[in-house]
Amino acid sequence: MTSLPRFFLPISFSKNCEDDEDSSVEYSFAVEYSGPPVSYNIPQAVLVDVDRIPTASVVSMASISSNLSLPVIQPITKSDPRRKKLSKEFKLDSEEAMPPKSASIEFVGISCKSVNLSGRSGELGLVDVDEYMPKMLDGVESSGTLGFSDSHDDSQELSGSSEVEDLKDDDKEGWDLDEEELSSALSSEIEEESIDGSPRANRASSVTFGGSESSDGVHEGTDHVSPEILRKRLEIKANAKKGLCNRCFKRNRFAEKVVCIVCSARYCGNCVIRAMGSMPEGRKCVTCIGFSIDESKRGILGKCPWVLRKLLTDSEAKQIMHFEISCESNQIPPRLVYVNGKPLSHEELDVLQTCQYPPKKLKPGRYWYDKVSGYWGKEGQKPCQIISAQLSVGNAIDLKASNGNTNIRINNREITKAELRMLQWAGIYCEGRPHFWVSENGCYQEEGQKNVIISRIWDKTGIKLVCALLSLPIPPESANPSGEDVGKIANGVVPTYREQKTLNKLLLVGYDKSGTSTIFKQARMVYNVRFSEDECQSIKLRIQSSLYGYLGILLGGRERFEEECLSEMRRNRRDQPSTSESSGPVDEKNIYSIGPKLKAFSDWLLQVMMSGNLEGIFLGASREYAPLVEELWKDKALQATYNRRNELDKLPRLASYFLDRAVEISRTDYEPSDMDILYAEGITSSNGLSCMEFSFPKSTQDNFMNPVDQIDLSQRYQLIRVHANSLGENCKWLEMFEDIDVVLYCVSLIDYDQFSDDANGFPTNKMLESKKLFESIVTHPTFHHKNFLLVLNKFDLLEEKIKQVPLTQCEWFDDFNPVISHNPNNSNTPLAHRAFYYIAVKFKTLFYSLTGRKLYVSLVTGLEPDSVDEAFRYAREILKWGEEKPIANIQDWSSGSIEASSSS
Ligand SMILES: Nc1nc2c(ncn2[C@@H]2O[C@H](COP(=O)(O)OP(=O)(O)OP(=O)(O)O)[C@@H](O)[C@H]2O)c(=O)[nH]1
Ligand SMILES: [Mg+2]
Repeated sequence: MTSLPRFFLPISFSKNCEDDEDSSVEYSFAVEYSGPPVSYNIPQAVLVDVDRIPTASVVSMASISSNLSLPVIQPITKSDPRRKKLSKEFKLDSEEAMPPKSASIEFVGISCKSVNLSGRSGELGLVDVDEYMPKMLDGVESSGTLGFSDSHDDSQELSGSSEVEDLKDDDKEGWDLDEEELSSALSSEIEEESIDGSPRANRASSVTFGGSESSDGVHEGTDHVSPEILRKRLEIKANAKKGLCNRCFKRNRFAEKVVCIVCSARYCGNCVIRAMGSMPEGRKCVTCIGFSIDESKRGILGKCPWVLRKLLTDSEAKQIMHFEISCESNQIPPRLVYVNGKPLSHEELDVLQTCQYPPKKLKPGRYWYDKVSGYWGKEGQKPCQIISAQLSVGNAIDLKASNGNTNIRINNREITKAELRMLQWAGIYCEGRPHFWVSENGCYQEEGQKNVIISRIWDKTGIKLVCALLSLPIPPESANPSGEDVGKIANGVVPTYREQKTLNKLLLVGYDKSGTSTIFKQARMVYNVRFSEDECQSIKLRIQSSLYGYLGILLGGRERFEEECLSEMRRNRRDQPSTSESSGPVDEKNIYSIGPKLKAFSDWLLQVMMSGNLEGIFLGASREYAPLVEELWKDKALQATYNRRNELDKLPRLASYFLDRAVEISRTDYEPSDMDILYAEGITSSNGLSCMEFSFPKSTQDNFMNPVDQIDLSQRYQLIRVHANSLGENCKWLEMFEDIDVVLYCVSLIDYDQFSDDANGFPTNKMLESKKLFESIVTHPTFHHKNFLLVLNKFDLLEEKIKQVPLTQCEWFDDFNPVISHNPNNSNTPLAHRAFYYIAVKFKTLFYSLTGRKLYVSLVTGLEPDSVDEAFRYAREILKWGEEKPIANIQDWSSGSIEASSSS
């Protein structure tokens, strides 16, 4: 007597048998067959020793530890020449993925109960799940175990996909279904058996060994996808490569196609309407309607492609996109969103999505949520957003939710290193492994220190900027980070993890007055990152107070010149005995003398300057002083002093740019131009940190680029400028910049003859100080293996200075001895260029001795936009090269033999 598994029989036969069956066989698949002989080969069923069956059980997703990656087995599909390939893939996948003896099988979205397969021995691995699935569902309900007939070893079971095909060819007569029947059987069956009783959500199903997750815990790709759709996607993938339309199979690589959001089929403009019909659920093939979307396409929901726009009227296109976003089957299946280890219910997902500050771009995946503070992140990762607090979703948070290893807790979660740095930067005392309670508004207190609310984290100066640098979120209500130099941080929230990955970070740092803020501001202008009104206002006040500073310096100079003049006059008088000596008091006035009113203002201004409180007094009070400034500036005494400005040490070179327009600038209605902003001292940040995001506009160079070298112009970059003083002792705050991609170290080329006081008050050469800082940064452990671009700045000033002051003024450059080359190409290399190359080689050699790697160098004049643009494009190139190239032959860099080029 042959024993046939019930689902091996044709559906009709199975149905006929149903009436006669004893209800007690409900959980058995094997029934005795006593009818007439059948015309096809019947699979042999042997009794299986249950104890020898490898342990296989339905594994609930929730029970799988988040970091356990279990292999996935793809279903074997029907015999079809095109599907042979698929079977082979299955074999490979399985061989790689198959655990040695036992495996758990999960039917996602389908519940089965005690499915004991008694198939021909050793043939279970050959089961076409695609085809079994509907029939299995026919006879089973609720969850159960799928047993293996294990008389073969695993390798045998899974070996030879051709065997699969053979068997399937043999057997197909009895239970073959064509693709459409299969699809409809599958969908109707699954609809009936959906896990939560709703026919909508659970059509998609898959067989996995224990279910798999992508590394970030997100269920994407092939998980939870029906075998039907999976198969379709594979076929489609092959066509897509060839640029074929999936309906007319005509090839046109360049014509835009409309992509099905379920199976990824692509249709050309001629076929799309026929293939997708009226699109009641958006861009889906007619046969895909009702199926869940491919999660990787969630980002394009509602974005109407150009082809559809062309084919449809505006309102039709809008309506279809509306359906696409809002129809039920395109919504995230709640069971695929885990919060604190618990899959969400429909209600919980609703709560999450409709709260005031919902997670952005929510996708299926595993997340953690701190209900008290609203911190939200992906399991095992630092927080990526602060959402509404106190939502009733998911389980209680786990201590290790974000995989922190700092021994410091916030609301019972061990925080990550980045968060610890943020707290430290905010000045929060973190010694002694404290546990903090942080409320949704950022108030924090240490556990055990009841009722002592220290302050709000978000009120700390510079905290938002620090969060931006560390890619940590800030509260949604403080979305506008005005007053801090965060350029364009969308909605005040740092971009999502996926976006952060593609954001290249550049750090700009240098010794005092090397020109970092000038380069930063220049970059903002070149890459069109506009200054906000607040920033302009702050720069305006800065320019005005600097102007008073410059005036003060002039007035100090005026006093000195007046004094000198008077002494001269007195000396002259003494030397020339005058007949008029007795004729009354001598007029002691000279060209540098001013009237009593201006003298009073001048004395007061100098006093304020001496007290070092210039900014405090003048910020915002320019209205009162504007008339006096005007009178003062027009006074001939000040003009005479201004003419001798070169003799005033402390007056910066660029002071005359503003002093020339002293009257205009001191007016209340003064609006700084871009040039004024560039020439102004500093940026706007009080803490030495500034940050902006930008991308490169297409340049003419890009047009000529080899397609292989084409650069993604949509790539975003983050430029962070930090003042050396903000790096702390031993540059300890450099730790904050661990995810920097390129460090731009800025050096002022004219520092070689300048001095500043070191920490002990001794004058030291500024170039040597800059070298010292360079060494500290380059050897800092955080920057181990980072790319460095040396920005040799103020070349315009070097050109002037080198003619008057030899480079050898700096002891580090004492062997600069440019030889006159006999090479006609080199003979005209200007001295400034030679000095630049020489300095570049000095730094390159130093860098190599410290790191064994190549230092990139760029020649810059910070006041020239093209020059700054070129340096940043060079940084982009360095990033693109990725892996470091072998060190260039640094010996090529001799001062006399280097060809002119701005970058090396
Ligand atoms: N002529 C000329 N002046 C420059 C150049 N780069 C910067 N400067 C000027 O040099 C001075 C210092 O430049 P900053 O950009 O303020 O330098 P910094 O690195 O921000 O210095 P800190 O104020 O210490 O932070 C400013 O007066 C700038 O205008 C340049 O390439 N050419
Ligand atoms: Mg500056």
